[in-house]
Amino acid sequence: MKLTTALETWELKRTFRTSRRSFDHVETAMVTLEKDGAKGRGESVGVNYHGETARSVQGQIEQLRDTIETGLSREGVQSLLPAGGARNALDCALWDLECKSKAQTIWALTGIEPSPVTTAYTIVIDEPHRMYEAAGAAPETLLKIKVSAAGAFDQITAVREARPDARLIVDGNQDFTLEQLQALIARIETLGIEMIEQPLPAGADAGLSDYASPIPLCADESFHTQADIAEVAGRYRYASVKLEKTGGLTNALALVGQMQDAGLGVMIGCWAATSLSMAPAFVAAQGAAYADIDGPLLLKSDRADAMDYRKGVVASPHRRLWG
Ligand SMILES: CC(C)C[C@H](N)C(=O)N[C@@H](CCOc1cc(O)cc2c1C(=O)N[C@@H]2C)C(=O)O
Ligand SMILES: [Mg+2]
Repeated sequence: MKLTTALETWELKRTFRTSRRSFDHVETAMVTLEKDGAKGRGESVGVNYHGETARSVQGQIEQLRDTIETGLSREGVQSLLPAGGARNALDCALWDLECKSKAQTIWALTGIEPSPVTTAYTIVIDEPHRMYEAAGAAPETLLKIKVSAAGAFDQITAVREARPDARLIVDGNQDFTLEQLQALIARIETLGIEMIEQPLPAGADAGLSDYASPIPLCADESFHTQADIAEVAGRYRYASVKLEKTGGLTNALALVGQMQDAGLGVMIGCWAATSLSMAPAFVAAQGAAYADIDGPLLLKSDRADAMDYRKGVVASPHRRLWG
């Protein structure tokens, strides 16, 4: 098996701000695996809040070059690497390689029936009047509002005023205390917010187990793998599965099944990345309560054979892209 890795830089359409930082571009790590004339590709950006970057993902994979080139299976990669960005890139490349080698689609290999997916579209943190403009200009019907604890009410109100028709979810990216969250919810209860993602910091969200939030809550930074299901199910109604966190599609599919058994609703999320990252996420998103796979919509340009997004509805990926 031949391994190739590449770091790529993608400019964002506009500055992306969370409650903590801002970015004008993102880096991705691409992995290509070739065997007997067939090629499979996978992409990762890494779990940023665990210190992973596209560069560290590439470095982790390069360190395993000999082992990988000697021959790596999807079963093998689960024990070779821990859950994280490097395993995700390899696992997705191995799925793609298997599809290409067997001349079968990802749907045939997984036994999943593909349907178009409605994704959330992210309105990034900005002055409320700019968030009003961005929401008003967005053709999507499900909007995810990034908020800061200090500005959340004005940010949410601006988006709701611009889009009385839209379904709205909110992402706090760990910026709130429980008291701030309760005060916000009391003010926005009539604004038709469907869900609030990760209001409190991971590691400081135990208080949620005694709080019956009138707006459903979704874990993101508090939720990674199977080990988190029991604790998170006692604190949140939903949890965000990202393939970077699960270490690939193989474990994401297993995790989704286990979450459903535990009564934990599924959101499939993403980082800002190209369609090559979204294609396997699209597979995991089949049947999920929420999909948040708008990564490429934030980029100035995407890969060849990009995923097709129309008014927030994503079509099944082309086989030339992945799967
Ligand atoms: C920008 C994403 C495509 C929007 C997506 N809908 C989303 O909200 N994703 C995540 C992660 C947010 O993205 C972050 C956060 C951060 O602190 C740093 C970065 C990113 C990112 O995508 N690139 C940089 C590294 C979510 O919170 O749900
Ligand atoms: Mg989030």
